[in-house]
Amino acid sequence: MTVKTAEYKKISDKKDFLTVTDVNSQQLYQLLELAKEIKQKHAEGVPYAPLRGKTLAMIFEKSSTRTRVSFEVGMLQLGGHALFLTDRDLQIGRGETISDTAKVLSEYVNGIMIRTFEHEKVEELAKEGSIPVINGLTDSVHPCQALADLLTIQEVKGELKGLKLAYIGDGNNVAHSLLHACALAGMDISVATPEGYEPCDEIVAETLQIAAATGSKVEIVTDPHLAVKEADVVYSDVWTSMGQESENEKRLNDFEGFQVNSELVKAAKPDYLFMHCLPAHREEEVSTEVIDGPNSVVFHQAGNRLHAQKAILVDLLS
Ligand SMILES: NCCC[C@H](N)C(=O)O
Ligand SMILES: NC(=O)OP(=O)(O)O
Repeated sequence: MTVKTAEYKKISDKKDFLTVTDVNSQQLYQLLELAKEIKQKHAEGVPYAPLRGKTLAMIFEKSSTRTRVSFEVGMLQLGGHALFLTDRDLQIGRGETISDTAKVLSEYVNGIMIRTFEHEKVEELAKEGSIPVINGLTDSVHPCQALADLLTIQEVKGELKGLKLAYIGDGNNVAHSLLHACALAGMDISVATPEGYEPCDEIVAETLQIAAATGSKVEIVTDPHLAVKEADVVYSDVWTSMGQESENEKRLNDFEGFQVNSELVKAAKPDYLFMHCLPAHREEEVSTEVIDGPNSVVFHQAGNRLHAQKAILVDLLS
């Protein structure tokens, strides 16, 4: 399944990458191969600049360290250029419509990466503009993260199919994209959340449909010990996502017992990987001992945002 960058053939048949399900299983594995190939080229210092002269507009309506820096550096390494824009800089912040913004940006740049609140906004931007739109996180999903996560698991474990990922915490954007990604990759996924914080029904239904074809087992439970049992990967994310800050105190109470710590991971396989999309709150969703311990791959995972996204950029913009 090697994708030779020299004789590049587009992988995705969509204009945009708004959710992991914008690609099918085969395309997902091809994107991972492409990411590895581009990563290897970069490590060896082989010049590779398929996006020379291309510009990516990056719109951020929420904070970011990894997404902002990895997309900007990724564009630069691929020979292109990125513009960092916030709603304070753009007229969107003063009421210009998404539709008009999409049409105007389509006149200037070759692609848009956006991080915002409502997923519908990203869909509208993609529908109204003529250029590719990449989702850098919405309240609903975080597809670039999940692609980088699969790349990391594949690099460390050598395979994806048949492995079990346990996600412990909030049934949020990261959980949603992991559900999609694991099902497409043929991995088993068990999500443990407190009652009332389950992943959304629509995403679970989509996941089950994909899983029926790929053979993944999908489990949504309220017992973290059950989810972690025999897991190859234990994953956590913050309990309070961006935009939910007013719920922080209630969430701290509601998520008691959902911390990934040395006691919980005893049920996982001895060579389990600990993953977290970061930023992390040590001693809340994860103990310091686990996130800074020998099974943690969180910085390798963060690094792979760059390589996974370069594959998406090459596929959609070149
Ligand atoms: N950096 C990724 C943050 C993910 C988190 N669920 C949030 O939406 O804030
Ligand atoms: N994981 C992630 O998306 O990080 P940032 O919020 O820093 O971009």
